[in-house]
Amino acid sequence: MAEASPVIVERPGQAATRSVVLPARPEPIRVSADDTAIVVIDMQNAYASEGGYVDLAGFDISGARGTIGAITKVLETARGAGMPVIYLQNGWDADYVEAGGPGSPNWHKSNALKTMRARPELKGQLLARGGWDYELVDALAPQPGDIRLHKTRYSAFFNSQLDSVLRARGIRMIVFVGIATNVCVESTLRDGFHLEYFGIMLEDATHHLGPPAMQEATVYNVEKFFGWVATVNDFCGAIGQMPE
Ligand SMILES: C/C(=C/NC(N)=O)C(=O)O
Repeated sequence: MAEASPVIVERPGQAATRSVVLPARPEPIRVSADDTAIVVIDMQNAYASEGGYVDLAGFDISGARGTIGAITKVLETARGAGMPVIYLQNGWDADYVEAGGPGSPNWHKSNALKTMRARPELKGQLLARGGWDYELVDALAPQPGDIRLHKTRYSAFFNSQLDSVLRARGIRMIVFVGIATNVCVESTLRDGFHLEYFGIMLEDATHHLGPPAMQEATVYNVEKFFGWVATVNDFCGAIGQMPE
């Protein structure tokens, strides 16, 4: 089969000066360091550490360690190319006002809120701003110049500053890493698509919640309907060649 030609984003009145072609599926895509950001979804103790919320809620987090290592590589490469790094942190105020009460579907569906209702000794500990569970994992501590944003629902675009932070910097393309592939990563990438952002998911720098089929389903959805899928090695190989 003939090799697919790369997707090139139209930039009215602007040339993509510093750019490289990223091998991706379903086809390669040209990535410019001038209008691409890395969005790190919810790499908090809640999602990636033993004793954090998803571990306590009974999900398998054994893959999270590998995800942390993969993201470390991605961020080093991205910072070296001058791409903005934006961290999202999921959760609510210490009184859980932002979580919504029984009138909110979030109150009924959030496994963090459900776990705390089932185990009252955990009340106030899960995903509460100011607590250990909410904090980013130590290995991914933000560097000077990185941006941290708070979010209260699965999609990082909902009721957050993400869209304005990206638009203010002229960002058109987003590279997604983080946890969970099938919940907050996919929700955000889908919302980004509807807001006209080009979304690329680095499949081996994400980790799913639930059975392995969940990871496969999101990879399929992204590749087929909402964006592009690449690997950490391909990202680091291509972006590492970014012209100065
Ligand atoms: C289930 C869940 C997923 N969060 C995420 N970061 O993907 C949650 O926050 O309860």
